[in-house]
Amino acid sequence: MIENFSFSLLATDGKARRGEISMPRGRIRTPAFMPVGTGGTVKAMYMDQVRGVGADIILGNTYHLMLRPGAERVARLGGLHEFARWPHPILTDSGGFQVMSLSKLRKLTEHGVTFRSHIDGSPYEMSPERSIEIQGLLHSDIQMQLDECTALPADAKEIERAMELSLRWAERCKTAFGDQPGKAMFGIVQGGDIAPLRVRSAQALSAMDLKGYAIGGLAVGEPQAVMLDMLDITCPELPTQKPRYLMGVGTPDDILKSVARGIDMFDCVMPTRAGRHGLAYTRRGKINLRNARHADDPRPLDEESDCPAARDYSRAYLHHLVRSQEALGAMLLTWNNLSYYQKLMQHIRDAIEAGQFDARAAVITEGWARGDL
Ligand SMILES: Nc1nc(=O)c2cc3nc(NCCN4CCCCC4)[nH]c3cc2[nH]1
Repeated sequence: MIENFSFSLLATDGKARRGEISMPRGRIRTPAFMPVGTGGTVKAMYMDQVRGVGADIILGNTYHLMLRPGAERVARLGGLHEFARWPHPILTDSGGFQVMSLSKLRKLTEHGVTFRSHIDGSPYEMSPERSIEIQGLLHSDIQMQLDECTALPADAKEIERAMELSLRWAERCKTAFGDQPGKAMFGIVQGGDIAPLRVRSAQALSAMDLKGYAIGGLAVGEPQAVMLDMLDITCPELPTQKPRYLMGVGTPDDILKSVARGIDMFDCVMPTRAGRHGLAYTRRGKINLRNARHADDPRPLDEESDCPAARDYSRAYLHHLVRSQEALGAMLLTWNNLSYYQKLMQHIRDAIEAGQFDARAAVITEGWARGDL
């Protein structure tokens, strides 16, 4: 029985890291991709399938779950793992990002943020303390600090104000979280696209000796090059022996390039959302199954895959399901996409262990360039 939260670095290849997080509910192989389970479900998937494609951990959202079905209700029903029948680790986002991107009439002060639900307009308040309380009620294993993510582009003063507020909120979240050996609370580095602010945020959070560090305020519309530059600036300021989580990222190409800069954990709605919109991720790049060119194509998405959704169904059938808006279309494409993302992560982990990350990353990228054969 694993009592505490621990992170071990098993191998490195340049700045790329192969590690493992051990927690009471299980181990997380890094670099890791976390399927997004916003409302306590990974949309269009059974949790057994999510496990079956190789996910070690999923992401839940404080904002969505506090609005519906309510954090106290989930706690009364045994916590999110019991509620959603996912017994493995869960990381929850703290709600700040979702409040600012989804809710209405929000007002942000030093104390926290007040807002109205995007579902029914009812009023809520979220402070650093309440966010940690909600994540505790959900029985979350890895809890994120409440922060303020600045949308880019923004002026330097605004980015600095939000970064400094987030540091004060990190202290309050650390105090509220207290000492929970089998769980972790991660700080979130802010600072927009301004290098000195990123350094200041990372150094101040490192001094708080937290169990892990997220890099936030990115994947908010900035070019990939800007995001990658911020990783080059931020990662060296974070402790080597702690996990680094890049929030909301990303495409397969984003993930390869971010692993190469020292990132250990990822989450993104891309594979699940794309699946519901008829898009399939494959070793040969993305395929839009809505396109009429697939109407008579008897080939599966990838005959070499061990995922039934990729191996056993013709593109013609998938095209038919997508065009007919059949639920099975979203189910099969989501299954395929999550399987592809987890296989990508396994290739990445193997490549780092073999000391061949750069060479194998290049082969993967060439595969996408080769296009859909
Ligand atoms: N607490 C918190 N802080 C952040 O700075 C943050 C920054 C983030 N940046 C993203 N980007 C999501 C990009 N996503 C790409 C696929 C389509 C939908 C949007 N998600 C984020 C979540 C975040 N959560």
